[in-house]
Amino acid sequence: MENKIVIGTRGSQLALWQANWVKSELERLHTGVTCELLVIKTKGDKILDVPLAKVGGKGLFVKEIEEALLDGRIDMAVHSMKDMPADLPEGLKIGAIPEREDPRDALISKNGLTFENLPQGARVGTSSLRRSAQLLAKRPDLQIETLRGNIDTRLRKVTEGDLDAIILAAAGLKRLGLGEHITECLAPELMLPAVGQGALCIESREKDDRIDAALAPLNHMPTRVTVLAERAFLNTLEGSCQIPVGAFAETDGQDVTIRGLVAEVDGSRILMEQETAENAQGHALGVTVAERLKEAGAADILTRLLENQA
Ligand SMILES: NCc1[nH]cc(CCC(=O)O)c1CC(=O)O
Repeated sequence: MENKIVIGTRGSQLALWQANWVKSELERLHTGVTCELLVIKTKGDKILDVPLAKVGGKGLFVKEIEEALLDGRIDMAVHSMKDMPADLPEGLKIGAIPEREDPRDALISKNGLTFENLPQGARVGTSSLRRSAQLLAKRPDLQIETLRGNIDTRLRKVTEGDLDAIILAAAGLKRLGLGEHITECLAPELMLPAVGQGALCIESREKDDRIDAALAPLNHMPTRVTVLAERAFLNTLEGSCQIPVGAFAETDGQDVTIRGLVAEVDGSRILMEQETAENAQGHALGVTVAERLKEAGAADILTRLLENQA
């Protein structure tokens, strides 16, 4: 009875897979612990027909779950790190960051065509400003189409629908056993991933020794270092608006290297900076690269985007 842990999650296929993975890890690591999932509907699950950029972007998938955590209905929440806003509410923290799945974006195309071989004017589905800006920077001829809904719906747009290709995070497909649909994983040089892509965020209450102890063995230090550097980068750049921004950090165990990107929505300009520092300086590194990008012109791009969204 004392050893029951209630895990809050969204109800999507991927969210349930992730929460069930955390449940089985916790039960495997701690004898006597049993976990129960509580499915919580978020605003992002209710608005499925509008591009996320138009409905307020970040935080859409987490707010209702954080409320449940704050009022004690759940003991922890499992999120995709990518969906986490820069700031957490008072009283909550990132309790654990498990090992990252493949951070790359994946191209799923008709007839197995790679990015290089997509025909002139091909129709590519994505609702992400980050993805479309980077696609258009390399291939201004592509026609970008909005794409929302769950993974199956999205895949059908290629297998049965009229899109030539779509872009999805490789991690989600691999976790759900749908990796065979991937035509090509895009290298970070071509498509810099979203901050935190492929990683999970297990959110918990600030002061909760029981949950801290349960979560401790789930932490993966290299993932924590790199993801926190990426989030420091995001935190330094972001107002509340949706912007074409990406960051990807890697560590060799000693040093961490981060690449950060801000782009013009139409892909006409891609600003990119890269820097390395000791792992312990990961947070400062993320901040530095973001500031350098701002000086290099990202500040202008951000200001203009904010004005257009107001
Ligand atoms: N934006 C939604 C979202 N949030 C997390 C993932 C799955 C991959 C991950 O864990 O980063 C996805 C789907 C996608 O981008 O294809």
